[in-house]
Amino acid sequence: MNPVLAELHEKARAVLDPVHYDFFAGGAGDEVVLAENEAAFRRLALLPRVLRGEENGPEFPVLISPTAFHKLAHPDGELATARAAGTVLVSSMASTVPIADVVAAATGPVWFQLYLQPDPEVTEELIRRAERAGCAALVVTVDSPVFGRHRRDLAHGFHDLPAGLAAENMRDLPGTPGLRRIEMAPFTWADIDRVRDLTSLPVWLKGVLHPDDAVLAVEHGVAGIFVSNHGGRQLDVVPAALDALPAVVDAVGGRIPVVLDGGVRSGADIALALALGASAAGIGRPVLWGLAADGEAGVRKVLDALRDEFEHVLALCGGQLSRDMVVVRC
Ligand SMILES: Cc1cc2nc3c(=O)[nH]c(=O)nc-3n(C[C@H](O)[C@H](O)[C@H](O)COP(=O)(O)O)c2cc1C
Ligand SMILES: O=C(O)C(=O)c1ccccc1
Repeated sequence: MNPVLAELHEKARAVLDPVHYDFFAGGAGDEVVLAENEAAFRRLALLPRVLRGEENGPEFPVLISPTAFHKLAHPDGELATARAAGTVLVSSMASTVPIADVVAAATGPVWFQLYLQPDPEVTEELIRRAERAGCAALVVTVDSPVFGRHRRDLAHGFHDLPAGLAAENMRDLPGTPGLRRIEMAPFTWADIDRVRDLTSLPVWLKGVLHPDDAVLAVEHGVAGIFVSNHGGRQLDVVPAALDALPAVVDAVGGRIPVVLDGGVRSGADIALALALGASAAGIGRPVLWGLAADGEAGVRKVLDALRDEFEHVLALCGGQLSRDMVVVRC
């Protein structure tokens, strides 16, 4: 793990209310997948190429994955995250700052993460809010037909945002859904087609693990996919996100970009994801630790540390990353 990220994690643990720390840190079930996401990177090694001079590698291939409720981490909430981002920020539908204010504060493109809602009018209005705010893409999260069971939250009785905080994007919607929790429901590919018809924004899917679903995503005109197991917060019997990546990359065959999220904690982790075919890596919890530890400056520290370390690893690898460079440790 990058030492800056490790230090910010320790500081976040020390300053956060333990109930909120557990909401951020926890996973589903026995937290097998939560641990596996990080362990999967340790099982792989990179064979660097030599004597390639100074090659131009990819731009900093990192984006901020959507996480809910940033005001539980810091009073500035998503405003601080947005100011520090400097790269794509995928802003959670469950943000504690309205999407228009997130975009206004952002130092890079903002994409809007969406959970399709049982009432199609609510879904449509959320898409309009994202469009009006100036979001550059929609990211529909498809791994959550129902909530994951987070034992830490159940043990604490943590179900809703505390009084005084709200999921601000949910204000004044048709049928007035609650402001302190988000509805989840099962949907189909026809619903994805409807979203595509409703908006000219690129529509990404987040939470694809099966290669056949990746092919369906391409066939349904999806702009890109996140290979993700929701940071181990949904089904606790799936592979590590990194282990699911190669088959999805093969199925997609370069037709759309594939982002990997889950367990990325260092520049070497980013390099491994790219070598296995990801176009970028998404970062979830480390951003929350930076935010809790030190607000905007803490989020900036996380991204700067990852950028610096990735560039160093890339230089040591000969400037390029490909699958032939990945081997399994003995
Ligand atoms: C506290 C927390 C809240 C999250 N909220 C959302 C969310 O609102 N929407 C979503 O699509 N994913 C959400 N996720 C999943 C992340 O987008 C991402 O898939 C995961 O955190 C990546 O793993 P990492 O934390 O190991 O980097 C959340 C994850 C955490 C830890
Ligand atoms: O906790 C989560 O993983 C998550 O996705 C979420 C979504 C909406 C509200 C709170 C959390």
